[in-house]
Amino acid sequence: MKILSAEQLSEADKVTINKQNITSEELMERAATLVFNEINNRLQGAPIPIKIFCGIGNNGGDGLVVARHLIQHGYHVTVYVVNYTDKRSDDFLANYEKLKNITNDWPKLIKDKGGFPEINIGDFVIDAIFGIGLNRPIEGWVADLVKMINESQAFTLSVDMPSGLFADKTPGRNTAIIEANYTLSFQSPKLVFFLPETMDYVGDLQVLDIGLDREFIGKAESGIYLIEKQEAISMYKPRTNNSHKGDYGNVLIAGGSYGKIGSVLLTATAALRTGSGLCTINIPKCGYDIVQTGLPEAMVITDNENEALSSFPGNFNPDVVCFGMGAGTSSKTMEFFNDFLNTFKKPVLIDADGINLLSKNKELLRLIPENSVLTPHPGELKGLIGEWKDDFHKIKLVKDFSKKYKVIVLIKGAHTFTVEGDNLYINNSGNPGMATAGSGDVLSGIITSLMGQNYESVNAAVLGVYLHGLSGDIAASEIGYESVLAGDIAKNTGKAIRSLFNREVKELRNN
Ligand SMILES: NC(=O)C1=CN([C@@H]2O[C@H](COP(=O)(O)OP(=O)(O)OC[C@H]3O[C@@H](n4cnc5c(N)ncnc54)[C@H](OP(=O)(O)O)[C@@H]3O)[C@@H](O)[C@H]2O)[C@@H](O)CC1
Ligand SMILES: [K+]
Repeated sequence: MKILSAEQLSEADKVTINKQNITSEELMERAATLVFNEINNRLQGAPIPIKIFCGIGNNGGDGLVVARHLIQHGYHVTVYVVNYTDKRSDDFLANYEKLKNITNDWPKLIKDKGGFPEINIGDFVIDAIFGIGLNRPIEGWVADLVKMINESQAFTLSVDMPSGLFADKTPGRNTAIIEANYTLSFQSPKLVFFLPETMDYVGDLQVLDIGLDREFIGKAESGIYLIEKQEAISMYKPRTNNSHKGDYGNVLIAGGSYGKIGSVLLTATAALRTGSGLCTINIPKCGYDIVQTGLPEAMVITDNENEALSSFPGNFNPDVVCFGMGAGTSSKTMEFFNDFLNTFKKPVLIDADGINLLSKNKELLRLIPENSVLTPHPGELKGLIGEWKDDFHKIKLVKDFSKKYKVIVLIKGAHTFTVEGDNLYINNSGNPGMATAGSGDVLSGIITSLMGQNYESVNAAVLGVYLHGLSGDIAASEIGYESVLAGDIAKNTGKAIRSLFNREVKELRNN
């Protein structure tokens, strides 16, 4: 799904009104009625106190429409107009009149702290104070009201966006922002919903298709995409019956050092579980027995050194090489890396200590083959691009880096971003159980495997991150967040792929 900016959404609003020959009030009615439907489906007529806080712009107008429908359906509703100015929007005013016509219980105007109502933990709060029109931080008594709503701990549902969040930039420190439990957002999720600094304000997210003009959305240049099941399916390449292991890639996984051989095993397991035809592991001698015992399906090339890699096996020509996990950053391994980058010219995947070695010797960056994938965790990323001021600055630095070296870079997090030049792919699978040792090693194996199976590097990264998250979701649903081991994520990649097509084991047997 494409993620649009606030500016694009406002433009889409205008185009839609024009092309569908409707009024903006009708579009508001359509959008807010969908919000009402969602609430009604969940509350099923429950007689709980509903307190709706409406701003005076169109977000507030949405709140008034929702209020009207809830009242007409017999809910216990109190409407508050957060009257921070008298510059009310036309559609707000139209809906204000409509609301007055159906109830004697007119909206209560809040003009200062004296007008704050009591909010109890059992109330259901609807936040329709600000949406995409917010253009400066919330201040004064409105900020106090936002804090009071947050402190009440009442279940809070935000319309379009939690009030106080900007769609396309970082809020300042300590600004007032609604901490929503649930956000019903119109047409397109907003970029800030997925960033580490702002995602917690959103709660559970649902995007409502309010029927904005498809052609406009299709053509809008956003460069930001949310990756979900549909996108994963469109990237997946099915196997053909008439194929053999040579068709699915020969991958080389190089890494490991004394005490960290397990990392390579995890990566190689993930690569094979994601479908690699052949997998060779390049490790220092000390890992030989461990790897051959742990993963008999893989072949092994040992280094001359016992405890760390020191020279790249140049007489071997795999389809793709993945380097770095558990490798350490000794001078011997730096020699290996140098040797490797001077020898191997197809796209590679560089992870963990491979990234650390790049940070130690930035001259090597120029040697990385075009379309390679770099998978740093946040600490490793800092080594590559330096400190960032906020999430948007981080994205800019990574885009610049990606363009300069023509590589694909991951920004790992609860929503991992894959950055290719100016394009951002935001992953929407995965769960907190995946914050566990070795999880990144598994991800590298999955992506490397897809690269070896002839996926374009960017697709390998985007689909790989998605499948990694989905495998983690399957593992967590079976054994719980706390118990997920990296190996469980690797083990479930097959189920993850199968689940894209909703296939159960039985169905597969019949195919
Ligand atoms: N896109 C679509 O297709 C559809 C969009 N719809 C809805 O419209 C919403 C956007 O509505 P909107 O543009 O009226 O903006 P909104 O967020 O209500 O507030 C703007 C007002 O706040 C003011 N203001 C700003 N910052 C402030 C501050 N810190 N402190 C105080 N004031 C501040 C600003 O005035 P200013 O003072 O800057 O002149 C302005 O008066 C959108 O989120 C969605 O809910 C749907 O109805 C239908 C389809
Ligand atoms: K809102």
